Amino acid sequence: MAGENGSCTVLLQLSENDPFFDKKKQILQARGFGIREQLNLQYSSSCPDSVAANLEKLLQVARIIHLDEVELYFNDFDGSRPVEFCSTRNEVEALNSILSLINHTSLKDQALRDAIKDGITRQCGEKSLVESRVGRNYEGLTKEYQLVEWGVSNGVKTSLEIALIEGAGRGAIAKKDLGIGDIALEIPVSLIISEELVRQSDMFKILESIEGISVETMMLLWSMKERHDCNSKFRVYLDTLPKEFNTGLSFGVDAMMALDDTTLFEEIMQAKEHLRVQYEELVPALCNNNPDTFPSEHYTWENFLWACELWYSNSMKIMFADGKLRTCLIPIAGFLNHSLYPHITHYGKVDCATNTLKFPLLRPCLAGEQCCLSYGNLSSSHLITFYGFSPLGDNPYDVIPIDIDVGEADCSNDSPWTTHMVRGTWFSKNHGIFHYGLPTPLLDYLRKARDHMPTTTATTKEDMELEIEVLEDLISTFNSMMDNLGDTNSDYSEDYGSWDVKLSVEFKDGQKRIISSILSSCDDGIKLLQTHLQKCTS
Ligand SMILES: C[S@@+](CC[C@H](N)C(=O)[O-])C[C@H]1O[C@@H](n2cnc3c(N)ncnc32)[C@H](O)[C@@H]1O
Repeated sequence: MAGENGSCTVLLQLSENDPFFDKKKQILQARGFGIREQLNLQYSSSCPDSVAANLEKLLQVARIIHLDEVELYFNDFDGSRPVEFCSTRNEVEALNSILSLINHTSLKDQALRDAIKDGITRQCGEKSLVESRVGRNYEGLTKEYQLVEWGVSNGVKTSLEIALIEGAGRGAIAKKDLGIGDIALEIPVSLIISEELVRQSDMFKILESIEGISVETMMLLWSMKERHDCNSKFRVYLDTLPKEFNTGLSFGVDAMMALDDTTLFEEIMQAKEHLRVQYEELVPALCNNNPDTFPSEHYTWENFLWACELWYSNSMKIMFADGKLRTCLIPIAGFLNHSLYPHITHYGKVDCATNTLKFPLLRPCLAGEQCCLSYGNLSSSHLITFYGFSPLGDNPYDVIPIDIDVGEADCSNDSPWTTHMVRGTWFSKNHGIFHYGLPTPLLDYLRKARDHMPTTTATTKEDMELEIEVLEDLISTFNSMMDNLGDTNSDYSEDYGSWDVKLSVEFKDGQKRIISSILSSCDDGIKLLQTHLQKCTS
């Protein structure tokens, strides 16, 4: 909305559908903001102070609105202190949301826009280096080029080209410098593989009569047959799909043994068991009763697993013009790899005006740089199980869920957290007394179990002694977790050549690194408390 003297108002709003609505509302209110915050922006006329003031005001609210579960759990938002930088993801999302709001106003404040864009570029500048190890090789990508040509002749617009990326198979790199807001890729809805195709196929009549079958399972069964159909409309796309996917669901015995006593072992076992049961209950009977539509040679367990891996690792959830969310395969977009510092995160909604799916950039991507998506805020264990890789860099979503037994004690408190978790304490900014780099909801839960809630202002001798007990309990829990993970992975060193054992060993090393950071933080915390205790007593 435009105002006098080039000023304007923008509206920042916390959605009522936000899964953390109450928590975020509380954080906003503690800082004097409402869930609908209308902010008046003065035209800054390039005055740096005024630009910074406008931006800070907007960022305060936008950061809170864009917090995710892990950020809410691991950051302290106590008191009325302004919310500072929480994570690169949060900062880039917040800045982009502000830019998009301002772009919808008539505010002619280029200085403010430039400051936002600079902020985004600064956030991601050093992070891009993590990705810069990518090697490029343009040979042997004939099928991929044919797919892009087919796409372009059917309405795809792209500023990306397909290349081989070291350690990640194929990926997409920018053909030219792309800026914030540029559309890297645009795919017409007619090229998206969605449930419409199974509905139009002859197998639909049979499948819809099966009680409780989901459209996702129907799509999976459709893709198992379509893969072998020479006349498929999507032949050029199907020809680019790997023969093997190499996700956690295909881990061999050695890799599973290397994972013993990790959460990933459980995750893979459960996922595979679930799929096996689903296959046995559904597929053999389907083939026996309808051999023409479901030829048994296409519907083996191996082919079923291949289709599951295809859909888990390559599908995207898309909101169509009718407002329905559908799980889809998207030719060409399926070449985009995942990054912890993605260029693209908002790609899930069909643009009704063009009937296309657009992939706009949140941050710049220079010519020749790999352009990455976010597959979601996923832990390495999820990424290994369903995608078959562990991302480069420190993953803030690598959390270890913990189930701490505090006996009979009543730990119910006002905390919105019913489950607890830890992650590498190197992510924490607060290693001081009462924090120790550990998550406050977990510490509070353990304190509550001891009927102890210290305040940061009163640090009595009893407070300190109970804090030491809490940290000692954590040390005992994490020491046994560390012991269970074993000493060394040298047993597997000869097997490092195999992709799955390598992933297992890397995962286990990552878990040990997290646990060891927690143990050191607890040790440091105890030392800190003992020093304070000595001061108290003397
Ligand atoms: C949607 S596909 C992306 C294209 C894929 N690289 C290919 O060659 O077909 C997802 C798969 O790409 C690989 N991938 C994606 N992001 C990756 C990353 N950051 N590091 C390593 N592999 C990655 C994994 O194999 C994953 O299952």
